[in-house]
Amino acid sequence: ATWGYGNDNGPATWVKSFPVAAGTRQSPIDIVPTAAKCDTKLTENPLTVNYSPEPAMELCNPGLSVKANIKSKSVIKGGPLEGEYKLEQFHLHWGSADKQGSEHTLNGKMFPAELHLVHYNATKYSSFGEAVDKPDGLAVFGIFLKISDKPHQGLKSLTDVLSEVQYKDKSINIKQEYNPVCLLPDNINKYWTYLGSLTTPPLCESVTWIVFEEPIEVSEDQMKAFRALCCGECGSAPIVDNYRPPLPLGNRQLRASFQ
Ligand SMILES: NS(=O)(=O)c1ccco1
Ligand SMILES: [Zn+2]
Repeated sequence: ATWGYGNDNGPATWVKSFPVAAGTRQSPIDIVPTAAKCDTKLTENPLTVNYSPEPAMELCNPGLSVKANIKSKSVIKGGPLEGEYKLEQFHLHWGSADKQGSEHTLNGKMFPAELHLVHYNATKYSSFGEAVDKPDGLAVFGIFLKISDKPHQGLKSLTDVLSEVQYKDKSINIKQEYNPVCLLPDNINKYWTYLGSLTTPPLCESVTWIVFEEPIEVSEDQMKAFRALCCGECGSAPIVDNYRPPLPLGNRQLRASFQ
């Protein structure tokens, strides 16, 4: 039985096949800004993003989300990171309604969706596959999505073609050069960071999470486009509520790059 987000294979069942689900550095978490420690070391060493245009970005439907695979040299460094981390892929988690969908929550509040840009430590490891289960292997940007009356232009190149990857294992190439930097919020200097995990199986405790305070704004129509994606072939259930609820912070320190 493969894992998913239903009653019989959802987050509460994952521990059976992936015991690390009960670990001490699991993700997501509820972000409580007043409990975060402002760390000047984060501001003294600003987070730096050097993303490049992707000539023909591959967009696919793996069945439980929508994912873009990156081939170009797009790297980040600084902030909480030691060394250079290379962008591997990005994907999203979203709800069946605007009241839910994000994985991280902010003072208990869920956003309609959350975008994850997944990077691996290219200074220490030679591939994502090698880095995925190392404690300093991955760095993931978490970006909240909120609803506005205007569509997000950067996401529009993707939401306009989601119908072409409606079914599982479909993939297309986004022709025109796409630079993922268009997906980042304006202010990337305000974020929270903590040591966590992948939020889907295998749930490896290998992620330095960087969750930005500033959401990006998407339209209701763009949310509807995500909700029209299917888990399988024609007639299968829509991909919705593909989020893991928050896990305890435990003894971890949540740090903030800002006051
Ligand atoms: N959702 S996430 O970014 O933690 C992830 C990446 C790969 C598997 O799970
Ligand atoms: Zn994710």
